[in-house]
Amino acid sequence: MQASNLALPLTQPAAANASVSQRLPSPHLLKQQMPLSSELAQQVHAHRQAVRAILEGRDPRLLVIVGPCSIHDPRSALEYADRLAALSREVDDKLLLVMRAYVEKPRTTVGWKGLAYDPHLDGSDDMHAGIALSRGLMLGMLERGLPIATELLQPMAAGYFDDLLSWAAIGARTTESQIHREMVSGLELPVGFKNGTDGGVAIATDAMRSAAAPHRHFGMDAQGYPAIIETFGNPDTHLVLRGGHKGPNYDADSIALARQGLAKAGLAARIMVDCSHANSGKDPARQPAVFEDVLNQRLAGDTSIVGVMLEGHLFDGCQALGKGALKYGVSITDGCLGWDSTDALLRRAADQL
Ligand SMILES: O=C[C@H](O)[C@H](O)COP(=O)(O)O
Ligand SMILES: C=C(OP(=O)(O)O)C(=O)O
Repeated sequence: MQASNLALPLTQPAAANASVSQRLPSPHLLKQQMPLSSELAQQVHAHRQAVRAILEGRDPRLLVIVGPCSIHDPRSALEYADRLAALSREVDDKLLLVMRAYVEKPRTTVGWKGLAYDPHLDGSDDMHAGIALSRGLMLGMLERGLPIATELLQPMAAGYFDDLLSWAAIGARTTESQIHREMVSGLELPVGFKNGTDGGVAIATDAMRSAAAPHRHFGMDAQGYPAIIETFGNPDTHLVLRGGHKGPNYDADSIALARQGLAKAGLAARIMVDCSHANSGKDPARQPAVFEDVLNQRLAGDTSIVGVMLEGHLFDGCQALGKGALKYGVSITDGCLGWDSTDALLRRAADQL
């Protein structure tokens, strides 16, 4: 590269089709500005340990990852958190409820990419505000006593939130990515790998084996500098069945097949079923039937089923973004199960377990 190119200002495109950039705070700086108190850090530690105990079969409770497909409105997200925290206090002898605090959305092609990317919901992509708003909301959920979960999509963004999470997902579209597997290898929290969008489990079992191993990879350190990151392997991973292009994979035969895949890969039989996505055909009204089927398998003695995932919001369904005023408490990504149905479903499950 010539010296004249090196001197270009950061926001200046080098050519008509080149990209422009804007600096963001380093993860360390954002964490300093929006710190996790030592009390809440202890809470997160205890919740991570509780998730690990469920994965290892030392805690007989069912792990339930539940909440909005995506968070777009701080007020409705915190109202959801209030309700979930109150329910959790009533059912926590049977269920460990973890709130979905999803602020990054993977898209099949294009679409709104989540609160961390576009917090003003207008395509302005104010990620600076997005990461701060997301972290602030996550802290608010922790203050309500809830463990939280998210999908870690952009490895460079993970450092803004990783201290707050008790569980993370690697999504169906990124489970095959070496970059995500390397990132998980360095995370000190339990992580679920979704099966690939084809519905097969081999990509996820490869991912778990890769993430369990140590790696050295290109990355960004906490101060925001390019760095060689050395990781030590994450033993706390598991499979998440979410269905695929050919249909659902939550039935007993599919789960037996998944168990075989895990055994063949030398991995522990730890399975979570995502009742949404291809397991519900993206019809949120089908989530309770999927949940109940999976619960019955567990009640019939299938201890490999350690958890379930539900996409729920305050109200049923979803709405399109950019088509006028938004309805309060309704998802702007995938359709969700409303609170009343979610509450009833989880209470029934707690009674049955
Ligand atoms: O969970 C959310 C969606 O299923 C995922 O982000 C893909 O969405 P899309 O197919 O609408 O882009
Ligand atoms: C995007 C999600 O899931 P998947 O990766 O299974 O599509 C999600 O859980 O929000």
